[in-house]
Amino acid sequence: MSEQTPDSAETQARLLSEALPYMQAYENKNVVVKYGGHAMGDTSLGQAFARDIALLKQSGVNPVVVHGGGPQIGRMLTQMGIESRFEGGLRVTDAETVRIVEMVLAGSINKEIVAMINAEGEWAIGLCGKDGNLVFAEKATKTVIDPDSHIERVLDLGFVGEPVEVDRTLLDLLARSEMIPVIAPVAPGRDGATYNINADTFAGAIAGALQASRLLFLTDVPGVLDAEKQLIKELSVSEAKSLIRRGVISGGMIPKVETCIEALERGVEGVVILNGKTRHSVLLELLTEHGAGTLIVP
Ligand SMILES: Nc1ncnc2c1ncn2[C@@H]1O[C@H](COP(=O)(O)OP(=O)(O)O)[C@@H](O)[C@H]1O
Ligand SMILES: CC(=O)N[C@@H](CCC(=O)OP(=O)(O)O)C(=O)O
Repeated sequence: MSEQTPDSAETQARLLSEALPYMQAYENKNVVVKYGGHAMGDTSLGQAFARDIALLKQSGVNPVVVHGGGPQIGRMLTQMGIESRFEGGLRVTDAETVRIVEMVLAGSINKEIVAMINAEGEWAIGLCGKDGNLVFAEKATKTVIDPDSHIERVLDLGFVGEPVEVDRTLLDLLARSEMIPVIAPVAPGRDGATYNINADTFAGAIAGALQASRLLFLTDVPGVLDAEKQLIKELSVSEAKSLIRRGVISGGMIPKVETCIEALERGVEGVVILNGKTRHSVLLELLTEHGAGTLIVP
């Protein structure tokens, strides 16, 4: 399927008929979809994503969307004359930045996704960790090893948080009421502060709390690539750790794969990294024989 071509009625009908046997396997199961900022393309691609989520719901699956928006936050900060700075893949977030992060994630992007899903005839509800006491965070404690001196350094990332408590009550209520939660990775601390949380980490915590059947990470590459840049269809935890050690997995893919490993340890049944820029990648992954990206297995 081309990235640009809108769906014809035949395409939709074919997808549906091929998908039916797989839909039954996920009936009433929680499927968490992390929609990364790099996976968000043009309006047509966004609509195709929203259609997939709506179709899952209509098929009896409980989709939960956790979204990012790193590039969009970066653009807003640039417009406001604030420079983005990352340490270990995490945005250094001061008091002013966290207000902008919340505005872009929980305000702008969250409502765009909600509106697109609702335009497909569903009831999506936009949330962040603050709503319904869904998630509480603590200030993130990250350390890095200085490459020159090899001395461990504690990073102060400001208002960057790690999810420490997830209360699934509201999510269960929404699932029973046929509503689709769309969640921004911003959460309060017990200290009263607002924290900016990496969206992959946030999605892993939500999927763990829900004991999700599947956790899908939609990004801008086909999945985890090997040293020859070929897609790895299935990757074990020990192979993944070896690829990180060897530097084949690097940059933003490291926290993603580490979150996948943690999610499996927390009882999530299956974790997949796939290309959100391929139209209908969510349906292709869940509802076709061969899937679409890299399946991480224990
Ligand atoms: N082995 C690898 N396979 C695939 N992507 C990799 C690998 N190592 C590093 N990457 C990089 O990781 C990026 C995905 O991470 P990131 O940019 O954080 O995604 P997102 O914004 O979707 O969360 C890819 O675009 C790619 O540049
Ligand atoms: C602490 C931290 O880095 N938070 C991220 C939250 C958004 C995010 O993770 O979005 P993507 O999934 O699109 O990368 C940020 O400020 O960019």
